[in-house]
Amino acid sequence: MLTAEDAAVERDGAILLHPTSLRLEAGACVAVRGPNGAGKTTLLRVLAGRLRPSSGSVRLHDRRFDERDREARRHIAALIEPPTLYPDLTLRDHLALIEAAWSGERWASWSGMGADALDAFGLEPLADRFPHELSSGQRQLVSLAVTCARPCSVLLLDEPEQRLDPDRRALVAAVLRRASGSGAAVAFASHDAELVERVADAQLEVTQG
Ligand SMILES: Nc1ncnc2c1ncn2[C@@H]1O[C@H](COP(=O)(O)OP(=O)(O)OP(=O)(O)O)[C@@H](O)[C@H]1O
Repeated sequence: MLTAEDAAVERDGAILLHPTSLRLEAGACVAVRGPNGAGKTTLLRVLAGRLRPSSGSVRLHDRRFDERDREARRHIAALIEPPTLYPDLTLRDHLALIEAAWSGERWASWSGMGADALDAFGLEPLADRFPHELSSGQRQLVSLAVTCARPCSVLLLDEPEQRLDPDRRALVAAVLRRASGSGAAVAFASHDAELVERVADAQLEVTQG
């Protein structure tokens, strides 16, 4: 479904990502591993179409794409940087906004969680709060919820475990299993060996060369 072939990124003579290949199929759950600075985030940006590789290629359904490509955006949900949240909308409002934006889409492998995302990430008791009324871990859960609420065929997450306690990490594991079990192709970068062990069916080691 989503493939990278020797995708590499170079900027001003520095190598951000060495040539990396990946074949991400529907229902797969791949953990992207590697030390700090290895290029995991860069790889996710390339896979999401947010960064053009300097060499090699990335294809979705055998077609080159970038983030301006509406068709690709319909398929790929990615949490790489924290999403924009609206200061005067509650968490429930944010979920309603996502649902309105993507409603009626029937093409995705995974229909997404819709408003259930709040419950799945343990946010239901906070549903009427504004974003500025949250702790940093709760904010991370909101970022995950708005990403997993929408339908998608490919789910890309950069260190979904960041700022989360063990119980919340278990919620993340459950959602990742649900997404891949429902047919989404999932790739996530992680430094959490336990999360990787729980959900990944394959690992890709990104190296600094
Ligand atoms: N905008 C940039 N300009 C130049 N170099 C960059 C830029 N962004 C990242 N880099 C470099 O690219 C390399 C890969 O960074 P990247 O964020 O992809 O690593 P990572 O594997 O996700 O690291 P971490 O585990 O610390 O999150 C690093 O050496 C980093 O310093």
